[in-house]
Amino acid sequence: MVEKIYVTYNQIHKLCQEAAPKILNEFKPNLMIAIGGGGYVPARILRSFLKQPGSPNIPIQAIGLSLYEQLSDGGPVEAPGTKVTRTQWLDLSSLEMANLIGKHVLIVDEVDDTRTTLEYAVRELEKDVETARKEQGRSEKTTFSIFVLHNKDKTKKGHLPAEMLENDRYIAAVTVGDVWICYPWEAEDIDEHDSMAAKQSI
Ligand SMILES: O=P(O)(O)OC[C@H]1O[C@H](OP(=O)(O)OP(=O)(O)O)[C@H](O)[C@@H]1O
Ligand SMILES: Nc1nc2[nH]cnc2c(=O)[nH]1
Repeated sequence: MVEKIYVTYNQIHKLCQEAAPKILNEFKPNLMIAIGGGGYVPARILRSFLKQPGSPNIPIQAIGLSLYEQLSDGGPVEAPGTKVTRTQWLDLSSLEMANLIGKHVLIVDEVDDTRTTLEYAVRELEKDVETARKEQGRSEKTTFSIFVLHNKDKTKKGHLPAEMLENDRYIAAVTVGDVWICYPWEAEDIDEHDSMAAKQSI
């Protein structure tokens, strides 16, 4: 059976707090893109810790991505394919996309498991920003960085740009094994969830 790890709101708050100085110093984000639904709460917590006196809050944009396992149709046994579906995206025709040009964009999600979702998000955002940049005849470079609460140390199906990893533009607050992480926002009984978390030694 897959081991479960229970994570509390309190722990998540502190993981965001601890990561904030490095994010501020190294990424200097102008805006965040939260991958819904799991990226919303960490992005919101992080926003408070990224706030600089005298500067406005860093805006949070949202995209919705869902991972669907494609079931095999009875042929030779294959590892199930995975397909990411957009449930929400930035409005390509509006200022939303133009706003990203030349910015330091921090992509936020709660967990990097097979990396399929993050690969999709980075690839598609880079592509759309490049299209907008060309359309507007602009030359500024947009940089993407990633923050996740948990990275699973496992063979990844998805891949991130080598340049992003080489330049340390990926931060995972915690690296875990191939376990199942139970997040508080998924809990039906938050008191029971918290007591499960308290019983764990990590
Ligand atoms: O690294 P991966 O294997 O791609 O998995 C990680 C993704 O899976 C979960 O999303 P899910 O599709 O379950 O949607 P949710 O965030 O709305 O729960 C999670 O929020 C990540 O976005
Ligand atoms: N809640 C939850 N969602 C996931 N999506 C991919 N991996 C995980 C995980 O460990 N926990």
